[in-house]
Amino acid sequence: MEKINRKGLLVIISAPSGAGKSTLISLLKRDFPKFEFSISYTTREPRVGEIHGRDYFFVSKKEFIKLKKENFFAEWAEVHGNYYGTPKEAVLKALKQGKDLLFDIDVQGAMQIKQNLNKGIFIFIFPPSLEELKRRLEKRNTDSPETINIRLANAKKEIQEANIFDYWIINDKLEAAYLQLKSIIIAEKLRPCFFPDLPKKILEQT
Ligand SMILES: Nc1nc2c(ncn2[C@@H]2O[C@H](COP(=O)(O)OP(=O)(O)O)[C@@H](O)[C@H]2O)c(=O)[nH]1
Ligand SMILES: Nc1ncnc2c1ncn2[C@@H]1O[C@H](COP(=O)(O)OP(=O)(O)O)[C@@H](O)[C@H]1O
Repeated sequence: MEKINRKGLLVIISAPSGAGKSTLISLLKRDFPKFEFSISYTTREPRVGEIHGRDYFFVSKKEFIKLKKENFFAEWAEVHGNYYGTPKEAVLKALKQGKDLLFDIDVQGAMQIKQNLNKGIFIFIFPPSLEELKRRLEKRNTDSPETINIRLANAKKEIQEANIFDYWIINDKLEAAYLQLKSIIIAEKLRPCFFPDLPKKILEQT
């Protein structure tokens, strides 16, 4: 059958810091290699092992504010004391090419995408408890105790914003959480709106 015209899926994943977004997204990238991942700009310092242009575009606060003034971002927010933003160009390009695009952004950013683009599927990942969240942040050992406290305080606020999301997953046992996430993606990709000319193609098929 000749190529079927399809639209791109925007998948927005948010969660409190330490809940397991990056872990779950790395599994999605493994199983859905055609997914594009929206690489954000941030003023946060790189963590050990993070690569500029792969994990984030790491920029100065001055550079970030300049980009913001140039209307460079599809959305941006101050999160845990650093700036983060999604480059508009990448979103428009993926939408135009019918590519699936994955976002790892905070609840403020998710709200902006929902309002500005009025499309996308919004998935919120809960930790099983704040106690477990603290344990995971400490075990991950990527942030100072002060930063962990800031992130834990923000987690309470972020959890209260979860109502704007379409799907909720509790990341307790990783395998179970990932199975739920994968099932959501597969089901959403089967929605008719992503294959508008399928009926015509089937009827033309000899
Ligand atoms: N609004 C917005 N939030 C972002 C963006 N990129 C990352 N974030 C969020 O910023 C928060 C902190 O991310 P990070 O510093 O990588 O820490 P992590 O949550 O522990 O992985 C997380 O909630 C991310 O989802 C972005 O482009 N826009
Ligand atoms: N279901 C889980 N059970 C136990 N530990 C987990 C689980 N999911 C993630 N982790 C661990 O918790 C820490 C935070 O996960 P991470 O994916 O970095 O979270 P986020 O990207 O939301 O900040 C990491 O050390 C990760 O290995």
